[in-house]
Amino acid sequence: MTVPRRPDSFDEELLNEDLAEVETELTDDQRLDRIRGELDRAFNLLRDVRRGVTVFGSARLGPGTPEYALARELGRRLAVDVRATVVTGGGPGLMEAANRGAHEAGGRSVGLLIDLPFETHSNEYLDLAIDFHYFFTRKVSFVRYSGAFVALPGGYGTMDELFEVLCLVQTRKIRRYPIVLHGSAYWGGLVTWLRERMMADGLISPEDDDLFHVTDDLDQVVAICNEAADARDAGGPGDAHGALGG
Ligand SMILES: C/C(=C\CNc1ncnc2c1ncn2[C@@H]1O[C@H](COP(=O)(O)O)[C@@H](O)[C@H]1O)CO
Repeated sequence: MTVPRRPDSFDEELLNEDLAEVETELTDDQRLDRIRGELDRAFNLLRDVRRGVTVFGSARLGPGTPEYALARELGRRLAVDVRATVVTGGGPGLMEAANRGAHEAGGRSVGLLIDLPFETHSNEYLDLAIDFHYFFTRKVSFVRYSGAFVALPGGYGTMDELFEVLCLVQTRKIRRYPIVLHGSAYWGGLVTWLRERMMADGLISPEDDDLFHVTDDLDQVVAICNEAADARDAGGPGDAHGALGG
């Protein structure tokens, strides 16, 4: 007979409690309380975020890479020229670079950290760091407190976040938030595939091609994020995060 082991993560406890090898720790009510608690804490801590711009990007491209230098400059420009709160996953690599650029420029720098089963560290350039156990509660928080998204080169994590936002906009679950893919050399192959395979096969519509911008021009990224932040300041859903919305 299998002796059940303790779940390795909150996710395994939630998603794999039906497996004989994984011990059932909680009832569904307790699981829902845990999820609610995570969202509750994030909502409270992020309540006063204004002009949020989320930057997604690789955990693996560290200092010394051109991408890191670019992401650091992006963070600086967002802080200075957009007066943005720069939000990232709070980890190493391009997340660190964007937070660093914002922090060094005197801007506000936020990290929504994810608890992973392997050793990882938050970067040292955060004014506010919030820990999440679940990717899904964390993704809700990225979207709720941002008016624009910038995706830098990255792997599965970046793709997950990018396509979450694209899908929300495509299905009109949320209004049109600008989504900028910075780095045409990196994103070009994916965009070609989206057009020549996904769109050609009819799996996305021609107008879905307009849901994101691809650019190498930081001035354009800044202009797009500024416009989005101004629009949100002028009465977008960001207004509801304080006393009005609760
Ligand atoms: C892999 C390593 C550390 C991972 N630490 C992370 N900390 C915070 N956020 C992360 C981490 N890893 C992935 N993310 C999220 O996904 C995106 C980056 O993932 P990618 O696969 O590297 O593209 C990023 O936007 C984060 O939100 C140590 O090497």
